[in-house]
Amino acid sequence: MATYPNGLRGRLVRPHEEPPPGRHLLGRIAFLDHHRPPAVRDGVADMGVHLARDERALVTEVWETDAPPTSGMYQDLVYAHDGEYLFCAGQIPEGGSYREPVREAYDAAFDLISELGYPHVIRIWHFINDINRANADGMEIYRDFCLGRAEAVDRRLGPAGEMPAATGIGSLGGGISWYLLASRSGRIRHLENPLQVPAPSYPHRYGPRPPKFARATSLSPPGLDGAGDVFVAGTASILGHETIHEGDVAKQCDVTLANMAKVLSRENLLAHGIDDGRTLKDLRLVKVYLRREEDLEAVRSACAEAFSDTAEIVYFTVDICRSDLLVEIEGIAPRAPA
Ligand SMILES: C=C(O[C@@H]1C=C(C(=O)O)C=C[C@H]1O)C(=O)O
Repeated sequence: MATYPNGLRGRLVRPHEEPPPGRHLLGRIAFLDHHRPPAVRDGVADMGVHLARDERALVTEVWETDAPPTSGMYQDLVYAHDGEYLFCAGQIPEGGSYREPVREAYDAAFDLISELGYPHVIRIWHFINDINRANADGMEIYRDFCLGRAEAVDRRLGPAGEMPAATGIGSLGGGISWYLLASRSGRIRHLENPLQVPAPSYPHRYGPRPPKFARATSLSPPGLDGAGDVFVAGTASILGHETIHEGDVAKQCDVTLANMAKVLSRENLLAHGIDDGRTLKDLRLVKVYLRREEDLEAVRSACAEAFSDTAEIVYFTVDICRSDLLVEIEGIAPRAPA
């Protein structure tokens, strides 16, 4: 039995793979060639995200913990919690405008988090169909989404409210699918990247309200001064607030990897008061998103060189939040086992 419940771990598995003995499934996200609404399935909080173009790309992300979870539905959200961690997932149906439904979905999640008592949000993922297309009012869907999210966050946390590492990426259908992880007692610290303007401070040219997320979030057990598990947000070829190397996927990849390395670096962790440091070789559960299928080999070879041989890496061909971005990467650098 683990003494501190830092037994949260994400893994990529084949569909229907069971957790190892003594471990329990807190949540399951299946990346499919269609979407599947959030529900409790076979006792597990489950959702399917339309991210795979064909059967070869099917993969399932599971979140396992040490304690048996309780699962259920709250409004349209499916959730499960084990006393230390909460997993929650929802889908917003396709529609002409997302501002209001995103606000409502975030409201429901904030309510659930406070009712169940998991105040520290660790990580959020959003998969947004037609992310670069215009909504019914002519606003880009990503901007429309950011507007609803910013309003919900302002209302709950105030304008300076801090949000965790996130991903806001395209999908192939199903409106907006999203999920989050939160903790009860773990220590959460949100990290920025000195090479990038914090996303909540992006200028107005990127939309009426900025994206609210941190570049990374660290989760440590109480009493541990080090970084714990570091969840790195979806990262792209952005320096300052500007996209760099438009049209050149190899160079975009380099800048993306350099951004991730910078966030994880000892220098950056120390600047955030954390006596620790990580490198790209520590990253696990790496998800790579590329806009154009034809860039796969170039991106794959850059990633093979940058990441550890033992890292799980998956590739999805989807649109990215800015139409000039060709690649985006995220990952998790877990703390060394005690
Ligand atoms: C790539 C960027 O943003 C993307 C959008 C996010 C969001 O809106 O939640 C989070 C990370 C990335 O997936 C960026 O702005 O650097």
